[in-house]
Formats: sequence, C-alpha cells, structure tokens
Amino acid sequence: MKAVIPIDKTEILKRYKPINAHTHKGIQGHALIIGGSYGKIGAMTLASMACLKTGCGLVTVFLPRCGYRVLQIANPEVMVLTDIAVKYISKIILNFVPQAIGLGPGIGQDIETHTAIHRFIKTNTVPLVIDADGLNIMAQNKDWLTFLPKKTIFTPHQKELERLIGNWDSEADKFKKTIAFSKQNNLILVMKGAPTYIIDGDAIYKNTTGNAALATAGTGDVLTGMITSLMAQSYEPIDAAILGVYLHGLTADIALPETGYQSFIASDVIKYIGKAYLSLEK
Ligand SMILES: NC(=O)C1=CN([C@@H]2O[C@H](COP(=O)(O)OP(=O)(O)OC[C@H]3O[C@@H](n4cnc5c(N)ncnc54)[C@H](O)[C@@H]3O)[C@@H](O)[C@H]2O)[C@@H](O)CC1
Ligand SMILES: Nc1ncnc2c1ncn2[C@@H]1O[C@H](COP(=O)(O)OP(=O)(O)O)[C@@H](O)[C@H]1O
Ligand SMILES: [Mg+2]
Repeated sequence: MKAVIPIDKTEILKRYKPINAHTHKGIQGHALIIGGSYGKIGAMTLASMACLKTGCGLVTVFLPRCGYRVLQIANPEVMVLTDIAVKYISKIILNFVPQAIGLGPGIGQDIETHTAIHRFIKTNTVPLVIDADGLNIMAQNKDWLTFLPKKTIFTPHQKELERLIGNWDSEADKFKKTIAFSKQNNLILVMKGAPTYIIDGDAIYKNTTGNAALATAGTGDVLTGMITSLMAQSYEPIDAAILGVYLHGLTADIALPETGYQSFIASDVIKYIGKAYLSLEK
C-alpha cells in the first residue's frame, strides 16, 4: 500500500482556485442533480442548495413530479426539471448539457428507476458523482460500471461500500478491495466515515477535517452537492473530491463551538460553507 496523503490545508491550497473577479454565472458552471422520490425530496433540496453554495453559477435538479413545488419553494435559486412519474424517477430526459451531474440522493430503488439509470448512463458522457441509492443500484448491476465516464466519483458510506465490494475481514482487507475496485473500474471512491478516505487507484488520501456532529441525516446528500459543484466549476474529479470532503468537514469544525455536536444538522453544513471557504484565504 502506498503512503497515505493527509488532506490538510497545505494539500488544499495546491488545488483551490480562488474566484476570478470577472467571472459570471454563465462560466461558473451549470450543475445537475438527479434524484429524489416520494418522502425523500429533502435529499434533493439539501444537495442542490449545497451545490449552489459551493459556488457553481447555475444548478438544475431533475426529480419526480411530487418534488416540483417543494423544490421551487425551498430553493428559489435552483431550476427544476421533472420526470413524467409522480413518485419516483422513470425516464431521465434533459434539455441542456450540464458540466457535472450528481446522481442518487433520495432516488430510491423502484424498478423503473433502475431502468432509467441504465438508459441514462449508457449515453451520458458528463462527469458524474454517484451517491446513495444510485450506488446501491450500481452494486446490483456491476456490468453497468463500464458505461461510466472515467474517474466517476462514488461516495459510499460503509454499508454502501459493502454492497459494492463485498465484506471485508480487516481494515487492510477493506482498503485492498476498495483499491482493486477503483483500479478495475477507473473510479474514485470517497469512503465516507470518521475519517473519510479518498481512493484513486493506488493513491490514498485521508481527510483531516470533520467531527461527530456530521453524524446526522442528509450530510452525505450535502457532500454530493458540494463535490458536483466543484466538478461543474472545472475542478478535476480528484481535486473536487479532495476539496469537497475537506470543506464539508471544515463546516462542522467551525460550527462546533456555536452548535455543539447534537444540534448540528445537514442544513448547518450548508450554512457554514462560506466560513469554510473564507478560512482558506487566511
Ligand atoms: N431528508 C431526506 O430526504 C434524506 C434522505 N436520505 C436518503 O435516504 C436514502 C437511504 O440512505 P441511508 O444511508 O439512510 O440508507 P442505507 O440503507 O443505505 O444505509 C443505512 C444503514 O447503514 C448502516 N450503516 C452502517 N455503517 C454506516 C455508516 N458508516 N454510515 C451510515 N450508515 C451506516 C445504518 O446503520 C443503516 O442500517 C438515500 O437515498 C439518501 O439519499 C438520507 O440521506 C437522509 C435524509
Ligand atoms: N462521526 C463522524 N465523524 C466525522 N464525519 C462523520 C461522522 N459520521 C458521519 N460523518 C460524515 O457524514 C456524512 C454522512 O453521509 P451519509 O451516511 O451518506 O448520510 P446521508 O445519507 O444521511 O446524507 C459523511 O460525509 C461522513 O463522513
Ligand atoms: Mg447517504
């Protein structure tokens, strides 16, 4: 196993690109988040708001029809495209080409959603982040992995990772299997946990930010939005994964003295993204 590289401020400053004073929303990147199902539209409101607050110029979501009003009211800055189905995603039809796509928050596992994802990835060439049930669907259909753009980012928590790579009998075995999976499929794996590791073939990065305040519903959905945003802003996939994970953890570190562990929620990650960015400039 190669040396583990810590994701600390020095590593981040090598990758972080400050905003150009002459930029405009048309060149700040247009991101698309695809997901949601009846009862899990919140995952999409969180992911899309996190995406905007991480700096991309435009954000569109694609979700089932039941999410339309919810999204427009909760996040007026976000644009909405809807599926023909009311409660789940059945066919993904887009009317523009985004710079990056996040797929999976709250998407559920309806059989029609499996088919929609299959059809979508067969033709998609846009850089992709896959999370949540998007990962669970890929785990049940491993022959679809060949359709993914190279360096697609997977963001599994431990349980989702197990569904993808099978059981492990030690930490070393878990890393060995994750590295093999990353290499075989040319994917980047964000192994979420405490701490989060990022695997890109033989390269292993260990995050140094974050704390137990993040152990709350929706913080993973927020991370998907943040990484998708960075990819839409032209960061290379590995840089988007590293910077996204670092900033996400940093929000919880900055917030902790004000919120404590227990009252911190996923919306607070979004609330503190600005302070996390500002701390990079100090
Ligand atoms: N407001 C919303 O709409 C929310 C929607 N969510 C969506 O709900 C769906 C289900 O996601 P879940 O992750 O809850 O379901 P999963 O069934 O994938 O994972 C949860 C299970 O994994 C176990 N587990 C073991 N190790 C874990 C670890 N390190 N981290 C997390 N879980 C671990 C848990 O105990 C639990 O049994 C996803 O589509 C997700 O996007 C959730 O993110 C919660 C918030
Ligand atoms: N104890 C902890 N310490 C640090 N980070 C944590 C801890 N618990 C959870 N996290 C982080 O919170 C996020 C949870 O993601 P996930 O399990 O997908 O949540 P959800 O699906 O509810 O959005 C991950 O980024 C994970 O690394
Ligand atoms: Mg999750």
